Amino acid sequence: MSLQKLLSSSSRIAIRSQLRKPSPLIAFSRLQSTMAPKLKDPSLFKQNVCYVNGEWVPAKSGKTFEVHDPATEHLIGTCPEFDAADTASAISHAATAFESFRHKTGRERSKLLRKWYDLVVENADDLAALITWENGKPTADAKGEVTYAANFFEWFSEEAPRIYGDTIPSSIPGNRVLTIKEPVGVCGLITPWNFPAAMITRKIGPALAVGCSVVVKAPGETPFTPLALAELAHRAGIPKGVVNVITALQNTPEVGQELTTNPTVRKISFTGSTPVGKLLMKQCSGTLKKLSLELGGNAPFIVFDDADVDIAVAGAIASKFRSSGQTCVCANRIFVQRGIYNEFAKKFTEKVQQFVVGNGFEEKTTHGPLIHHKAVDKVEEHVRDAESKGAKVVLGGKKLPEKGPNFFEPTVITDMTTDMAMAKEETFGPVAGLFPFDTEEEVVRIANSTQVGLAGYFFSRDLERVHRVAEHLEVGMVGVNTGLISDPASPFGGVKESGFGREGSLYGIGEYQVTKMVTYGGMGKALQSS
Ligand SMILES: NC(=O)c1ccc[n+]([C@@H]2O[C@H](COP(=O)([O-])OP(=O)(O)OC[C@H]3O[C@@H](n4cnc5c(N)ncnc54)[C@H](O)[C@@H]3O)[C@@H](O)[C@H]2O)c1
Ligand SMILES: O=CCCC(=O)O
Repeated sequence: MSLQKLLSSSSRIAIRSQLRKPSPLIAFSRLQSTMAPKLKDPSLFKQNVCYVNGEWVPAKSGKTFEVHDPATEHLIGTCPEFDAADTASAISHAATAFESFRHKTGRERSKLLRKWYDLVVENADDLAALITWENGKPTADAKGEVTYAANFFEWFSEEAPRIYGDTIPSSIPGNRVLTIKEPVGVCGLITPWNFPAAMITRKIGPALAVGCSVVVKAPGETPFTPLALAELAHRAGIPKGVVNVITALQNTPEVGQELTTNPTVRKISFTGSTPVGKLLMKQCSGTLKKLSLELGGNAPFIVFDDADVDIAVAGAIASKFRSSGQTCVCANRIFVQRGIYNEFAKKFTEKVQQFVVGNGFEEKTTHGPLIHHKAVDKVEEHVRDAESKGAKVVLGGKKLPEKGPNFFEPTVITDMTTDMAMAKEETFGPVAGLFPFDTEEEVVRIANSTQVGLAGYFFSRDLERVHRVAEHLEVGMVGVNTGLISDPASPFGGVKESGFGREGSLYGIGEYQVTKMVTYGGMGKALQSS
């Protein structure tokens, strides 16, 4: 069957996602303009095809799934519903490509990544438009994400030529020991929808820098940005089969099963929720793959009496409401010491009142919709739970159906207590709960009383306290007097059930390497006199 025919038949059997199934409010939203962005380069918008072995291919079954704009629930387009066999084929092409790509020099790989970086920067407006369209975040945030995403390519293009082994003094006379850092092999990369570009480039950058090939399973909610990145990889001249981007929605578990059990895949790097991370780890055990897991958090954000309250308020706003609260490092529990609690709550609420909620394409919008109605329902449940246990909703607290089906008011709640759902799990939405506390010992104990440990933040001007608290927080990343910690130069990752492995920075490189030790015997003899 010709590709053309396959594509048209595939659209007929499109599978609608349960999660993104339009809510009853769709009737309302259809009255709105579609707000489909006009791309400068429309060929970046790839429908019904995935990128495998340097070619654009549909699912062999011809099945597709629909992707909807979270702001309006209008249809954006359709994508291939890859299955296990399609995935196995992508893995096999990645394995073939690996055999030659691994032998390129670091400098050659660096130039390829740099070229890809340049193309991402050149096409930043279109990539940002795709992000806003399928994820909902405002244009300014989407542009910020594109810069962040591109910077991982830049950072790792600079690391690629500087991959060194060690020379090690042996304990055995006459032996000489060295190590070679080798690429681990074919990598399966699985990422979520909240950063459709950056979560992927943060993994592909180091993988390619060291000489691995990859099969990326793009998130079903936001596949078009990853597919546009694949088109730019093609234009950058990344050799065929080195980068493969595949899509699935209903078939996600079977694609995940194939990636985690196929013996050719030597590494899985996953960003997403803790329950899915645990499942993938179990599935990987059969073939003992190298693993990086970047999982959920429940970030404490602590403001001590000795902090600069205005700086702490600005930090809390930036941390809590980034991407409408849908960031793994978002402040989830805001603890404020009793002496400044009222002042902080007042100033914080005043700032939140200034937010403009709306479609991400509208210029004035500061905060967009949530990703889907399940996310909105969870946020509402957390607010109602807090209210029912005695907390006070001082701002917001309700869905915003007049804006669209997936909007929720930016919300501030005071008098939070640790028995509330928001204290125990990620809300992943625009709701800030303020917990009062009395002592440093008490707040650090409560902050640590969770099974996850991704990011933690605190504000204080006492140098001794700064060191003490940073050392006692059980998290992988600490922000002191700042609410924004993400940077390609910094190691990103968690402890406890937030996972393991580090992304970005020099440490990100090691996640995609294996260390080979070589011992030379019979060395170290005296110089020959003849
Ligand atoms: N630590 C980090 O760096 C980080 C970054 C972003 C998001 N997150 C976390 O991600 C979560 C939000 O994303 P989500 O709700 O989409 O998470 P999720 O775990 O449901 O999904 C993440 C990705 O995994 C895929 N997936 C789901 N089930 C799978 C399976 N059985 N096999 C293979 N792939 C599967 C999804 O399609 C998606 O692409 C939050 O918990 C957030 O904290 C963590
Ligand atoms: O959502 C988690 C990742 C966001 C970030 O890298 O700052």
